[in-house]
Amino acid sequence: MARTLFEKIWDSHTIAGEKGGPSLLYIDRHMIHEVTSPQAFDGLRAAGRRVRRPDLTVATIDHGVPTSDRSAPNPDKASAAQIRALEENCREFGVRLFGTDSPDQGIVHVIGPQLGMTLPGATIVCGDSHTSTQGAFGALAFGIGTSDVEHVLASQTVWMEKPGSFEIRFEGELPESRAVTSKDIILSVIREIGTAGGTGMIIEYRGSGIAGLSMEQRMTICNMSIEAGARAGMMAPDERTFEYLRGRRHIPENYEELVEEWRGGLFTDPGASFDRSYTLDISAVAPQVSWGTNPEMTCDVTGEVPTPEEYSGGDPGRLQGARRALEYMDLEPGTPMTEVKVDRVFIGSCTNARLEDLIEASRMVKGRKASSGVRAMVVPGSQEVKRDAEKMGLDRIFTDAGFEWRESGCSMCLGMNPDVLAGGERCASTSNRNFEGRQGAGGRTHLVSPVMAAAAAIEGRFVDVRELDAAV
Ligand SMILES: CC(C)[C@H](C(=O)O)[C@@H](O)C(=O)O
Ligand code: SF4
Repeated sequence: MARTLFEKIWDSHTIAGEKGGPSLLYIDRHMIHEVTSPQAFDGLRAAGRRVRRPDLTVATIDHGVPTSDRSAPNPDKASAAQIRALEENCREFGVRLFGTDSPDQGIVHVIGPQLGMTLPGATIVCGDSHTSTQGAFGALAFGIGTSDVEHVLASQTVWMEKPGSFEIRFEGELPESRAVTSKDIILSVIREIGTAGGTGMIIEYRGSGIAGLSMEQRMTICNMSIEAGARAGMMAPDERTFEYLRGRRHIPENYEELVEEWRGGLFTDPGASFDRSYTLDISAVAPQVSWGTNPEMTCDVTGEVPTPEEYSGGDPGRLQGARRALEYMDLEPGTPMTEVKVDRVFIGSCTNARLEDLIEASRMVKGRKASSGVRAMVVPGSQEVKRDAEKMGLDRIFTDAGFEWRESGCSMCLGMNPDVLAGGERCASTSNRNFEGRQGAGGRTHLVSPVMAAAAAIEGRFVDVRELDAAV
């Protein structure tokens, strides 16, 4: 019978379970970080268990790590305690840790692919929702809760209800100018299907539009599948995927044999069916800016802040949500997005802090200056991204323009470390969530692509980068 990519991986990893009930899945790779692992290790310790497969488990420190001077004590006591616990747990249980001072430290979803630990056809879990990022490689990669982290540590398996399947087709190509990015594609998708559009499903992105997207762009899309409510997002691997991983440090020795296998079967069979389908012409997508407090509350940069009535489509819950969002964001309906001024700019996070993202942002910044009154920071997704960017001189481009160039980590994607917005500050951010208080209590987040964030830093307000792009 014709099967989807997801079903093939699901079937090949199912160890037990009855039809209609949850399945016990074998896990090929378990990634852990400091926030969701301490209790899991405590549970293991209390039960007198060991980590079953330390060789398939890898840890890093990302959420709570300061991105400035790391030799100084971490000013955030709770984060400092979590980091210490992870260090001790990794020592005690024999788990490899890319710690604060490691040359391989970085955001967990950035380092997996970079080190070649993310493989097509694999099951990959982490106690973190954005594990879906790694679905860009044709892996079934999803976030799990802390009790499941303990279960995976102890058994290398996890129980899971079989999710539904959702195909999102991209047709056409992005404009050659590079002013529109995969961030704009995924924000457009979420704007259309809603933050609950993918609830309980695995999204497979397909269609002719995928081939032209770089691995970095694909990761941005899979990363934000979670913001559409999905359990995971994935894409069938192609030659670009295999080339990206070739030569990376942790790929298996028989990599080329595996590539042959993947080429032969790791895709959705013709005629396989999905529970839901949605198609987007990506050539028609404009640069996006979120105006509200969830990623669905987004419009074209050429658009205006909507009225709550327009946004609600007659739904009372949405009406109330939009009213509250506009109040929190301090925005008046009818305001052109290009008149919205920003105080801060954050280029970072597992959505958009890989090398290509920083290259794209630097093209906009080169030879220009950040607007006075805007504090802009660039936070590479990993130490490797940072080193590679520095080799290319990107750090100088940013610092010459008045941007801060920092150490890698989650940083201002969420307020769990010293990088936070002050109450009332407005930020153009390349991250994935714009919830109330996400970047600091009272902070106002607008989600954008790296090139849009860079342009906002320079102009002090949102701009249609398609107009500036000719000058780049
Ligand atoms: C801290 C962690 C559990 C959380 C997640 O699961 O996504 C975080 O990474 C986030 O982005 O909000
Ligand atoms: S960068 Fe943001 S979204 Fe990604 S793992 Fe860290 S906190 Fe979560």
